[in-house]
Amino acid sequence: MQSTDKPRVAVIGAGSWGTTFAKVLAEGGAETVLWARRPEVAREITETKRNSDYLPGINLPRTLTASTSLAAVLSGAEQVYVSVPSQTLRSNLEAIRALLPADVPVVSLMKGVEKTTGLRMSEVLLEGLAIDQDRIAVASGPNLALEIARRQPTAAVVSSSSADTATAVAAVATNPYFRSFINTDVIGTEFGGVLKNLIAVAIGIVDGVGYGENTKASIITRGLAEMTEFAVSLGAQPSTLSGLAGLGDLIATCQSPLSRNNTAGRLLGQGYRFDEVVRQMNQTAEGLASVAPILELARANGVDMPIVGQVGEVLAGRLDPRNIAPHLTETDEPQGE
Ligand SMILES: NC(=O)c1ccc[n+]([C@@H]2O[C@H](COP(=O)([O-])OP(=O)(O)OC[C@H]3O[C@@H](n4cnc5c(N)ncnc54)[C@H](O)[C@@H]3O)[C@@H](O)[C@H]2O)c1
Ligand SMILES: O=P(O)(O)OC[C@H](O)CO
Repeated sequence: MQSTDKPRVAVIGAGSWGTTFAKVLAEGGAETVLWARRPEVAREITETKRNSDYLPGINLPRTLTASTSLAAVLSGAEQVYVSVPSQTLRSNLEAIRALLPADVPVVSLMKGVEKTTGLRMSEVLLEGLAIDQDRIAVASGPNLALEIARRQPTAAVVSSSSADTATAVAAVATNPYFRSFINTDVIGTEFGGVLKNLIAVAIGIVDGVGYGENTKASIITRGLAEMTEFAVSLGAQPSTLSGLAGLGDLIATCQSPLSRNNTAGRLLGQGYRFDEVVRQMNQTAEGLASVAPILELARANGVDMPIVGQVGEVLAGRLDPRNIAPHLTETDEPQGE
C-alpha cells in the first residue's frame, strides 16, 4: 500500500454489510468508494448519503460515494473489500479480475461457503482472481451491520496467511468505534463465521417454536463444541473458535433479532416452509445455503454435526421444528461433554 494519509479503498457490494463496512473505512479516514449493482442505490448513496433499503435511518459519511462502474471503483484502489452474497462471488469475480489493481490486498467480508464446491470465500477469491494467497484476507467477528452503522463499539478480526497483509488491512479497518484484531488462522476465522450462522438458524427455530433459555443455552454451548470439532478437523486452531470469529459471533448472532439467519430460523420454527422463508427474506441469510455443503464436508471428514444435521432436516421439511431440541447428540448413549 502507498504511504498516504488517506488510502483509497474500494468496497464491492452495497448491501447492509458492504455499506456499513464502507462507512467504517471512511470514518477511519480512508477515501472510500462503493460498487453498487443497482443504479438507484449508487445514486442514493452518492447524492443523499443514504442507503434506505438496507440501512434505514443511517446517515452515511459525506465523503462516501458509490458507482455501478467496477472500473471506476477499482481504479487506484489500494485495498479491495468484497461483500456480496457468497453464492454470487464467483460470477462477480469474473468482472473484477481484469480490473483489479496489481498487488493490493483483497478482503472477504462474507460468511458463507460456495454451495457447489464447499469452498470458503477466500478459496473462491484465490481461484477466481488467481492472485497470491498472501494478498487475501478475511474479516469476521460479532458484526451486526445496523449496530455498527449506529457507531456502537465493536471488535472484529482480520485474518490472512500473511501477517503483514492482516496488519495492513486491520490498520485501515479501524476507527474510534470499530477495532480490528489480527490472526493468521484463515480457516478458523472463516469457518467461525460460516458455522455460527447455522447454529443461529437452530436458535431461531427453537425461538419460533417457543422454547426458552435453557434450550437455547444448550444449543449454543453444544453448537460451539460442534463448530470447533468441525473447524479443527479441517485445519483450524481451536483458540480461533473461542475468539471473536467463533464464540463472539455466535453470541451476537444467536441473541439478536437483527440477525437474518436467526430470523430465518424463527420463521421455520413458526411453521413456514423453506421456500416461504426464502421469499420473506429480502436480505442474505447465508446459513440457508451453507447447511448442505457443511454437512457434506463433515461427512467427508468423519465429524458428527447433530445440531447442523437437524437444521438440515428442518430445512428439507423432514423434521418437525418442535423436535429439534432433544437432538443434541447422534445417539442416546451417554457421552462425554
Ligand atoms: N449484514 C450483516 O450484518 C453482515 C455482517 C457481517 C458479515 N456479513 C456477510 O456479508 C455478506 C453480504 O451480506 P449483506 O448483509 O451485505 O447482504 P445483503 O443482502 O444486504 O446485500 C448483498 C449485496 O450484494 C449485491 N449483489 C452483488 N451481486 C449480486 C448477485 N449476483 N445477486 C444478488 N446480490 C448481489 C446486492 O445487490 C446487495 O447490494 C454475507 O456473506 C454476510 O454473511 C453480513
Ligand atoms: O444477519 P446475519 O445472520 O447474517 O449475521 C450478521 C453478522 O454475521 C453477525 O456477525
